[in-house]
Amino acid sequence: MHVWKFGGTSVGKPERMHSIRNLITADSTRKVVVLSALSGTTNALLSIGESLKSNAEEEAFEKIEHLKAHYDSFVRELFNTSEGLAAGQRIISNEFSFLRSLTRIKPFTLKQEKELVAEGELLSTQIFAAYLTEEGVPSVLLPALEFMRIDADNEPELGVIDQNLREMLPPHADKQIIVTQGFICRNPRGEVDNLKRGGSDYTASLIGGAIRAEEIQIWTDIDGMHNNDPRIVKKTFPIRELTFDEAAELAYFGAKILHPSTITPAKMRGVPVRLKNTMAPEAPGTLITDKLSEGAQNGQVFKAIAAKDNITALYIHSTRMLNAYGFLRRIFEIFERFKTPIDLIATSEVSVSVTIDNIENLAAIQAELGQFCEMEEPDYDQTIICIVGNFSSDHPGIALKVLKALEGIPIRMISYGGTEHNISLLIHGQYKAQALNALNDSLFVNV
Ligand SMILES: Nc1ncnc2c1ncn2[C@@H]1O[C@H](COP(=O)(O)OP(=O)(O)OP(=O)(O)O)[C@@H](O)[C@H]1O
Ligand SMILES: N[C@@H](CC(=O)O)C(=O)O
Repeated sequence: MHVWKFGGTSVGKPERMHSIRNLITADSTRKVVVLSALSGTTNALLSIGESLKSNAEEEAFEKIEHLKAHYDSFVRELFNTSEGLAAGQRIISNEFSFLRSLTRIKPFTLKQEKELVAEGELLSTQIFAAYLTEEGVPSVLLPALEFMRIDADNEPELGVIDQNLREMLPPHADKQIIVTQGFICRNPRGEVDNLKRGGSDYTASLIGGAIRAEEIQIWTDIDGMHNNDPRIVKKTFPIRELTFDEAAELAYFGAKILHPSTITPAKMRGVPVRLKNTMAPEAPGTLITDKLSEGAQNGQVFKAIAAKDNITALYIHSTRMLNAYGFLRRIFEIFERFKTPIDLIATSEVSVSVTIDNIENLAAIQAELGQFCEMEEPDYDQTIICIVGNFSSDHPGIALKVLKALEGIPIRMISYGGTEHNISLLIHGQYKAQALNALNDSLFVNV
């Protein structure tokens, strides 16, 4: 069985839904089809939530009606029969009644916001399932809210998801296509929750891992993972093969094509992930597996570059660190207690610099560190540039090449040697585009 995920841009227009139907029925493999919300919908729903949080009820109503008009015309174009259209209109009527009912709940809390934002995937999947029924495709809609669970730390409950799918899939053995929602789940209180922005990719790999799929395919609007951010750099190209570790680094450090957690469940269960383009299905895309094929290991040193924004750098000093053991543990324990992951680390005998992207508990972390260290003012708005490749010790001059490309750009931190496939640097966010372009020119174009 395969798991295929289609993102917002791939379902965002009626003609795209037509193409997806053709794609998923073109071969005989049984598939779980995970859908995102139609492009723009999640943002529109969040904006309705903002109006409701600030008690601008009229404004929220207008936004709801504006969104409904979009769905009304979407189903008019999508369905071919009057029965199909009536089914589509019923779905819209139900879901938008629910949206209107949320405007009456005071105060509008995070719980309601999560119910509101879940409507995007509930709408797209119900409409698509109704369209498949109209087209006579043997299919069923499996509600993600009945099997996708997270724990109190917002981590997926893998055992529960496995067990739920083991029970829920067999009754549909006669169905070629199983449609489900990306992104949405339930939390330990049984409330509607989600896997964070872009989380539909993560849903697909959680399902793929749970059912030991033959392959997980992430269908989007580009022909695979590119060697650099195509929104910022002109001359980028698709990478045909990546290892799970390389792809995880790139996704974590900002390659928006993949949600940062997507690789973990696939890697755990050894399920290959293929990135494909809905607009050019014949393009090979990117295959992500445990090991590169012989042909792909062509001695290429630099493979790809990604960038992660909104990073904060903390500078921690103490002369008590000199020759002391257990000091770093004391520092890291504080970050652990405040559930704040550290990305980059640089150390000297008397200082440690770290970067974080979650500053929710920054004041408390600084206060605790301040009890036994001196803290410099943090640097905000920093960007991590991550370069992925084959940097084994028998390849000399790699760091030199990277640093030369970045000549003229102030570098705050460098991390090299943590693995054989990553160099990460910290720069101010204002230099991000310049750095990505300069690295692209030196490492890929003018080689
Ligand atoms: N290194 C990269 N390689 C390929 N695409 C990248 C890269 N970095 C950023 N992107 C951007 O990622 C976009 C695709 O991801 P995006 O999340 O928008 O997809 P989606 O199919 O709309 O999924 P969803 O609706 O689930 O978010 C591409 O259009 C591209 O601009
Ligand atoms: N609809 C959600 C999840 C996703 O598209 O993957 C978002 O826009 O973030």
